[in-house]
Amino acid sequence: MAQEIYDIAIIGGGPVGMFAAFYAGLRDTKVILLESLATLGGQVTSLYPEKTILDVAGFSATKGTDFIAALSQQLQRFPVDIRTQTTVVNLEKSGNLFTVTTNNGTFIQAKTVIVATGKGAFEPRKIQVAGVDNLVGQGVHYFIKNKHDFDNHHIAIAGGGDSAVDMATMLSHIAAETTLIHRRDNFRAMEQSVKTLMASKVIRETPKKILSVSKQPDGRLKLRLAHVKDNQQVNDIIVDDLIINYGFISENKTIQAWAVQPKLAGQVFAVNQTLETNVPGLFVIGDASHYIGKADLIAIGLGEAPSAVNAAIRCFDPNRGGPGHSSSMVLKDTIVRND
Ligand SMILES: Cc1cc2nc3c(=O)[nH]c(=O)nc-3n(C[C@H](O)[C@H](O)[C@H](O)COP(=O)(O)OP(=O)(O)OC[C@H]3O[C@@H](n4cnc5c(N)ncnc54)[C@H](O)[C@@H]3O)c2cc1C
Repeated sequence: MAQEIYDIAIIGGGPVGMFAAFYAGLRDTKVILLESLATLGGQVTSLYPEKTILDVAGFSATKGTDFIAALSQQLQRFPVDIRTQTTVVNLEKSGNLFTVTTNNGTFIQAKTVIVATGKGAFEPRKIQVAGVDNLVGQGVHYFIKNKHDFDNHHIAIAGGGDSAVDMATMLSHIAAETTLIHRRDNFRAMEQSVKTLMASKVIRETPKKILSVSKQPDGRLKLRLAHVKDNQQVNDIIVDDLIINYGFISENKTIQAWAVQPKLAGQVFAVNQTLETNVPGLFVIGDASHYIGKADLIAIGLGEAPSAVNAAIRCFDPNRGGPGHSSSMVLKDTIVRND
């Protein structure tokens, strides 16, 4: 039996890849979505499911998990072939056809490919304080899966970026006491988030660093803090939990091993106005792409998705025309495959 050929293969099932797959379905293409992890949602699902997202159009405020649930529901509408736990280990091009090789040993053929792999595999930036990693899971955390694990706890959050600031404000409503430890007086977060923090009951320990973390006989944690410029000025705080929020580091080793290597811009792929790389038919959207003025935001990636899908369609079906508006497109029954 001849192998089926997809119109579009989308690699990466973060929010941007998910929306691209939906839109490709809306445009009645034969589309497959490939995701390494067991669940869709990318950074939102893996790194900040409990965070309140404020900057996606149409949602005045939405929790990470709720936003991904809404995208999943939207994605169910059209027959998209979804494969989770499927890492793309190689991408080759021969003539006008791409071959995608997965870690499961399958080969998928597609006329066009949209890469939405974000910044690749990611992990939290570790705190450089001796012994702390031995306490992970025993009061020290790099992730929050459920904010109610911290109900009525005394917690400290280390960090000063958007995520640390938002997390401190969010947890201050349910924790007994919340302390934010940052090595500068200024926070690197959205202006409104900083204003909210300043008006909240979060205790700020700045400009301070953590010298040591030790377990107390009662199981709580003693944090020794020092003024950044003067290690002599120290004070101790006792907390139930320490949440480290120093950002994330990512690596793209899998993608760097692909046979097809589009032009890079730093660690991500350079694209033109239609999100196409220097390899015809290969598009990159979301955090994985770069052009002048690019910002790594969900809203930006969601906007790029239809542009890339429409440009991809022009590659394999130049006479089709469009796009129309969704209200003028014919909606079909839903078929979803998830294996
Ligand atoms: C803590 C934090 C808070 C943030 N808060 C906000 C916010 O409030 N608002 C906002 O707009 N943005 C926020 N961002 C940024 C936002 O999360 C990203 O811009 C967004 O996730 C990018 O989506 P994406 O789909 O391009 O990539 P990702 O979300 O990174 O998804 C990429 C997906 O591709 C998969 N993948 C990678 N390589 C392969 C492969 N070889 N084969 C198959 N699958 C692969 C990954 O497993 C992943 O699921 C935040 C980021 C962080 C870290």
